[in-house]
Amino acid sequence: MNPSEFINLPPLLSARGSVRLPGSKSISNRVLLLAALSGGTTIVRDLLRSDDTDRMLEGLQTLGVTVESLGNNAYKVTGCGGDFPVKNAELFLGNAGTAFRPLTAALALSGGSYTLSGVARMHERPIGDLVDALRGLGADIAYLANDGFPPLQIKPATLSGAASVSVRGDVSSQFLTALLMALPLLGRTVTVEVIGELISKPYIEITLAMMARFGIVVLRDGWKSFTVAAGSRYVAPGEIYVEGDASSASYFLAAGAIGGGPVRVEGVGRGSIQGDVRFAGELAKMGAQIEMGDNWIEARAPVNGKLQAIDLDCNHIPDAAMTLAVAALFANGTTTLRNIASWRVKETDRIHAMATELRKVGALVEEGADYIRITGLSSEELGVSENRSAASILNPQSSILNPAAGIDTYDDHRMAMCFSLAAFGNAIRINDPRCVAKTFPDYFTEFAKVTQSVPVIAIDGPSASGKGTVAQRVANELGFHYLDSGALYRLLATAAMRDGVALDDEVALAGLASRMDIVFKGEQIWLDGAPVGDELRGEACAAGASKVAALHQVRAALLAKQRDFRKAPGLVTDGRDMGSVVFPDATLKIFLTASAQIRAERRYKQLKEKGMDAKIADLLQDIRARDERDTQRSAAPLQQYPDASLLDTTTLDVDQAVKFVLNGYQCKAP
Ligand SMILES: Nc1ncnc2c1ncn2[C@@H]1O[C@H](COP(=O)(O)OP(=O)(O)O)[C@@H](O)[C@H]1O
Ligand SMILES: Nc1ccn([C@H]2C[C@H](O)[C@@H](COP(=O)(O)OP(=O)(O)O)O2)c(=O)n1
Repeated sequence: MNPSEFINLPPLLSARGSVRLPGSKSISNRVLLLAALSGGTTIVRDLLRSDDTDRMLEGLQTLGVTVESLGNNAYKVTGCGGDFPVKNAELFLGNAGTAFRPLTAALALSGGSYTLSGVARMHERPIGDLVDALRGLGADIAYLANDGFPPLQIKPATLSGAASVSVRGDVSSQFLTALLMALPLLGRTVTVEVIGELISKPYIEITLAMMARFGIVVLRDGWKSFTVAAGSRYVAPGEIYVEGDASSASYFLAAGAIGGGPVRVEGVGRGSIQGDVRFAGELAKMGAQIEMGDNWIEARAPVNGKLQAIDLDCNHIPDAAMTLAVAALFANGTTTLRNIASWRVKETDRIHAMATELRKVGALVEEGADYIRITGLSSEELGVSENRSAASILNPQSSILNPAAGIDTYDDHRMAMCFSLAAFGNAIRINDPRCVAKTFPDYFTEFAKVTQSVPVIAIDGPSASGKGTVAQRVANELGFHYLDSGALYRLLATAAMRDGVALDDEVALAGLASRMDIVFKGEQIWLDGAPVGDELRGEACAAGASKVAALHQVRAALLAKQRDFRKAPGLVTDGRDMGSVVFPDATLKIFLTASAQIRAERRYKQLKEKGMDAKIADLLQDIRARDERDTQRSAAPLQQYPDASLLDTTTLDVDQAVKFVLNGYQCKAP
């Protein structure tokens, strides 16, 4: 993992489309182990390829199980009937709980010498209750570091004849899963008694369903006790399909609910054995419109467009509940998610991580031992003004306003995937996005396919070509926001002259650029609390702007300020590098130009109309000098990029130019 990496997500406007889900992690790792414990061969189709399943595959191969890739996520596993060929091995299982716990149980009952270890976080995740239960069956397991935690040493043991064994159910349901899957190796009747309330029950349902597919029926007394009868043997089912991952579905369904939809996920549906499909029902309680088929689920925004807060016991959807926490940002009112103590012993302490990062985007969050309470960012409730997000009002230290920070993901795939949804509020940076490889390596690519970012029309070109005039008219026609990026450089030049900062003092100018408080109110611009007059449009100011604009640090300091203008429903912006540097993903890029002579004439007319003094010859000279400086500088030079459409207005009037841009946008609009 490389925490210095990040992904910048643009602000999102809507979500629409469909996604084929990767295979379920829980099912994939169970199927692999059960296929290995069976006699005969199993063809596993639609297996998830991810860090966690790779750890299980490597583990099984180390133990001598033959696993053959058939391509297209299909594998042929030749089982060993519970007797692993390799009797001495060291297994490294990363942070894969779904590999670590079940392999611990299976190996403890299989008569070999093994060490099992993982990443540092795996060594902080409790396993004592499982080890105690296995010791109750006579297994020889030692802790190699701290009592109750991996790494573990397993030795061959004389197993006891105990008819029953107890295991705690209130820390992790994986302990019970691991025991149940290993018990058939004993070949005699054993009952597991569950102590304490069993959490995450749906995962036990998956375990029982998978064991049934491999020929073992577990007798049960509700959620209290489970019996594996003597003579139970795993039998390879021949061929088995892994369902899509229902937890992964939650991000796309939430995107549909927040971003309008419909968003359809394919690979899970009414027929699913995964508890997390019930996430869809909980999203419906927040107002989302849900439709379901046997193998698909579709989500749309509520009829009135606005999600409502809920108060929910999340025991049945522990993983997908994290998605509700981020969806709560966009709901009216305060959402409470209860009975989530297990979050604290997952990939990270998820309650704490979730609270910390939700606060960064401006939410009000209360965190308890086993609950989290989130108040959303509804802009209506907060009376948020056009160019200030709810996040910036609630928390001026928001990382979103500070591009050097961003959302931390704690090496937790679900944190990274959940927080992609926060981009429906604002542009967002997600640190270490590759942690999604644990369960969904292509997550961000798939997410981008079904989400549409806030559109940007970027108009770049030389001075007095008519960019500002055309951009404002287009913005009015479309009801979009407008950013005159040149004004920021002009404002910086004004502030520098006001404060006596030299126009080539890069460091001081960059500092000034970050401190400037700029407010656009219609035609009027305010700088540090005072209105700026016509001097901003004068050629002296423009020449100063052109000088400061050549400085790399100045441009970097103004980057985030410009990107902050990208707000729903869209932005039209003009300048020199709008389509190349500031909004490289702009929906439409225009390079607007005209001959230097015509531009000088236009500028002359414009200044005269403002009652300002000017001479065409001087203006032409200025324009040529500025063209030279803007095109020759090393920092974001003015040039027509290959993906920009050329609009030469030398012989066009304003209406014709506006029409050209609007037509171009109609062709490209999402
Ligand atoms: N075809 C045209 N397109 C845009 N502006 C034009 C056109 N013809 C004349 N103009 C005028 O040119 C002047 C300069 O335009 P402006 O938008 O300030 O340019 P820029 O932002 O590129 O410096 C404005 O007064 C505008 O009305
Ligand atoms: N995105 C931008 C916008 C303007 N600049 C620079 C280039 C210009 O010389 C100055 C002033 O820009 P502005 O667009 O206001 O100037 P014109 O109206 O085109 O004359 O700032 C830039 O470098 N990058």
